[in-house]
Amino acid sequence: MTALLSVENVSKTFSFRSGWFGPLTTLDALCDVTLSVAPGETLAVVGESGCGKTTLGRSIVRAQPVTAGKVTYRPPGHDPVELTALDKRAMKPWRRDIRMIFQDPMSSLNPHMRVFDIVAEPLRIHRLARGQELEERVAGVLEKVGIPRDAMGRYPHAFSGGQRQRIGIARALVLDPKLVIADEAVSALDVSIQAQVLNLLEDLKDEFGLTYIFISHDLGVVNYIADRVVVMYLGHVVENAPTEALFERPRHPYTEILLEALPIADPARRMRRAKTVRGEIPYLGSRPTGCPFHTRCRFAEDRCRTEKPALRKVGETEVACHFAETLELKGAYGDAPATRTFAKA
Ligand SMILES: Nc1ncnc2c1ncn2[C@@H]1O[C@H](COP(=O)(O)OP(=O)(O)OP(=O)(O)O)[C@@H](O)[C@H]1O
Repeated sequence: MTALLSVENVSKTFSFRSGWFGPLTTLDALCDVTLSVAPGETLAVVGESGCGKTTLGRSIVRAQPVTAGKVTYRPPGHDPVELTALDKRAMKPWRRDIRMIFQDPMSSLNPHMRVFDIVAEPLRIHRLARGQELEERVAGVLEKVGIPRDAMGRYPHAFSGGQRQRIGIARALVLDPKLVIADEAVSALDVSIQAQVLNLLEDLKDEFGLTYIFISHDLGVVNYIADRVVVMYLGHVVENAPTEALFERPRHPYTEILLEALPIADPARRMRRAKTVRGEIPYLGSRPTGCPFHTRCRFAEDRCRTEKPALRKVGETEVACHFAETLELKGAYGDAPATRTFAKA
């Protein structure tokens, strides 16, 4: 199927000085990232803190320019648009189609604005509605996310964390987008509230015909919501697989480590698992040569220290590891189910 959005060989380097006269430091947050999302798909992007997930999301919505590569959006019934080639003005209409939801609704919602104005703002910016029509559209989308019409006059502090996230979702959906990028959208919420918001996102996906890119460090959440998972490490995509394949038969040693970090009850198994995890994430400014993961990999050989593996197809999976065909890695369901489940409300 033709992708709704593709990211091809995207790199992003940040340059900054520590202090006025400090040396110029560069940091490669994204290195040659390639992925795509099909219409109606939920693609999860996972990896530890600092691996470049948010930078990827911000690069897609052009909140910042990329250093290299391109992002192409294929709107239904329209020629493909290379977003990375557009200036701010040319990008504006496509910002309606591609919306972001953020982790912390308290800092992403203006505390001095009423909920009505928060949700109405994108419609006003794009001059899409006013007067009675504006009011109806805002009330309608708020009702869809479970916020009653009579609460529209209140300020964000009057709502709970879960309700504030619902308001953030309403603000994203009010423009009738095609693609929603949810950046750690449920990470700040209690587990029971997470389940409610995840179920809401699932329902809204069907109702609005949405496609999601779901950025998360929580594989339990990802297993619940995603059709496919991209695993990132130090700004690189190391694995891209259908969710079930990833959890049952990981192909990259780093994915195995992530799966091992899923909560398990038995302390003896927990100790056994901990032994297979080596080392800390290197600082991005001192990126290892060869395979980015070799400093922590229990299978690393000389080749891995010098030669960077390309992303290639092994079974249903795309994986960047020289030895992907031969590794026998443990899935999350090895000797006991290790994933969380979220009951339907
Ligand atoms: N504006 C910036 N200037 C300099 N460095 C930045 C900037 N934005 C991000 N970085 C760095 O780029 C790297 C990737 O950051 P990013 O926020 O994309 O990671 P992440 O995977 O989303 O992590 P987290 O889950 O903690 O948000 C980090 O080392 C971060 O410090």
